[in-house]
Amino acid sequence: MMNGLFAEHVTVRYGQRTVLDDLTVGPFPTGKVSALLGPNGSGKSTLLRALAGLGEATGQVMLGSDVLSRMSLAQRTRRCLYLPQTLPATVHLQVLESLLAAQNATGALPGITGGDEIDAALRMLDIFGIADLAMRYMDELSGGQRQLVGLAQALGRHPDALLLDEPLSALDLHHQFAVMDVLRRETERRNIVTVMVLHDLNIAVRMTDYDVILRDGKIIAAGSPHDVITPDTLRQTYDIVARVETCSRGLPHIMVDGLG
Ligand SMILES: Nc1ncnc2c1ncn2[C@@H]1O[C@H](COP(=O)(O)OP(=O)(O)OP(=O)(O)O)[C@@H](O)[C@H]1O
Repeated sequence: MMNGLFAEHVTVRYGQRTVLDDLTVGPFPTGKVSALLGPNGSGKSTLLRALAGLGEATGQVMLGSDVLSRMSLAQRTRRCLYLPQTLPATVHLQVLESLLAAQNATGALPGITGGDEIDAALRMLDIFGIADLAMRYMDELSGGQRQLVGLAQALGRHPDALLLDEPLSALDLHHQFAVMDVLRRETERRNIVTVMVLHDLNIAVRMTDYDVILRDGKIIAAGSPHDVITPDTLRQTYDIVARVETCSRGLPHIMVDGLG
């Protein structure tokens, strides 16, 4: 049915400044995890927000054959869930309640009723390894714990596309890998589109399937990590001299030799 998320002729201006100029990107494939890469200020968050329908953007965004950019924001948000870089100010709500509130905001989910909602929320916390936080208060959690709860809330709303802005930024090494594992597994199992803004190129090269590198609002490369993350594109985008080596287990690894 669906063959990915893509955007055509997207233009975003902040005042007089054009940050994205007639950009066409995608499709970000279904069942796969994609990454938006690029230096600070290159337009990653702006593009992610434009895909989500937030802010003033012109152009067309499609999810399969559905034109998201013609839907109301409420309809669109239901299909396409955006998780911002900084989570909203925390409220004095227990973690489990916050998940239930997020689920309710989405409306009834197919096959989930009454007590099942609580089971579903607990299962989601369990998936992210934070079942023990269920009764804790949101405003008493650490930054990383809040980020994990945010991800559990997002997945718990069963969107068709998940748009995540730096979802690993507050997480320790263990949780970065654990979250990538969960996102890969759930994205494939549900056959949804997941697009995330990432800074860690080693995570991108190892654990994403489709990457887009931006610089100054332009696409430098798009495709599989193997094709996109190369010494040449890294020099062009980040002004660094870097190699893509293969580690003793045969996995790709980026070595930075210095500034370009
Ligand atoms: N609300 C805003 N008003 C004006 N300019 C903005 C606004 N948000 C972003 N910009 C500008 O747009 C450009 C792209 O910003 P964006 O946040 O999309 O970059 P990014 O690639 O996500 O950066 P980072 O990696 O630092 O988060 C930057 O030059 C930034 O200064």
